[in-house]
Amino acid sequence: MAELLNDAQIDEALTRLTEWTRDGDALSRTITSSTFPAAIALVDAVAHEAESMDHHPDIDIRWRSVTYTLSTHSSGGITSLDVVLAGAIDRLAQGR
Ligand SMILES: C[C@H](O)[C@H](O)[C@H]1CNC2=NC(N)=NC(=O)C2=N1
Repeated sequence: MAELLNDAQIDEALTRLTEWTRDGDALSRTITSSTFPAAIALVDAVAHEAESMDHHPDIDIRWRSVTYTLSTHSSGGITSLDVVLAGAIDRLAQGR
């Protein structure tokens, strides 16, 4: 099981993940795309990345704004898996 990060480690990660906020046991970011299909295309790209990591975000889709919420359920909080997935989502969002 992945190890939980402590508060200092999470704060340090957030200095690099500037679009993300901590909400208790999770990291979250809302990404607004130009159109609904573009938002769904990003969700699809994130789905493939998540599947390859075997680490899956909670996803809330509201028209063209999508909130990604990352937490390691099996560990009960934020782990390095969430930090890595957040960085991957940032990279996927950048190219579109
Ligand atoms: C069996 C499988 O590895 C687990 O169910 C994985 C799948 N994806 C997961 N995703 C997230 N975010 N947290 C988990 O604990 C988790 N567990």
